[in-house]
Amino acid sequence: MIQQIYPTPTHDFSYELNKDFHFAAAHSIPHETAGKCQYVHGHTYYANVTIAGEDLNELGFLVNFQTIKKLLHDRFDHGVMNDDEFFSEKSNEFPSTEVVARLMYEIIQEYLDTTENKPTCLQIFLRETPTSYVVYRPKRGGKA
Ligand SMILES: Nc1nc2c(c(=O)[nH]1)N=C([C@H](O)[C@H](O)COP(=O)(O)OP(=O)(O)OP(=O)(O)O)CN2
Ligand SMILES: [Zn+2]
Repeated sequence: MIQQIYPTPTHDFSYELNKDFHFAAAHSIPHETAGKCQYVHGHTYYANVTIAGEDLNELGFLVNFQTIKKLLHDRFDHGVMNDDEFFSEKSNEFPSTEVVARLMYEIIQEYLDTTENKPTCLQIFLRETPTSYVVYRPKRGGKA
């Protein structure tokens, strides 16, 4: 939810940036034990992406806020999660909030790795309903 207080990852980086955005998408969890979630239904997802680093780029940005939104919003908004290339190619992965949060991290970090100042995505907060959300934090292998 935009303007809510998010859980904070601990880190020692000098800069931390957060980007909020929301998108509408449909999904299903196509497994017989998923109850009503096995049927296609929709959500307005609220996401918060946390990125940190030591170095800024030539614009004085850790990363452009607009790029973060574009990479994720353009991919998922008004789509069916199950039809996304990631889920189409992997029959053993379903678009749960947990897996979508991890996928969002992977999309963002892949982009950040191409930038000159190479910031790090520390956390994805993904709210699926007013009462349900997931926080994904990648393992950082002991880095700051
Ligand atoms: N660990 C997870 N559990 C569930 C997921 C999920 O992604 N990860 N997803 C669902 C459903 O997709 C559903 O959309 C959300 O479930 P729920 O929180 O039960 O939604 P409600 O609005 O019905 O919640 P109430 O608090 O009971 O109103 C289910 N589980
Ligand atoms: Zn759902």
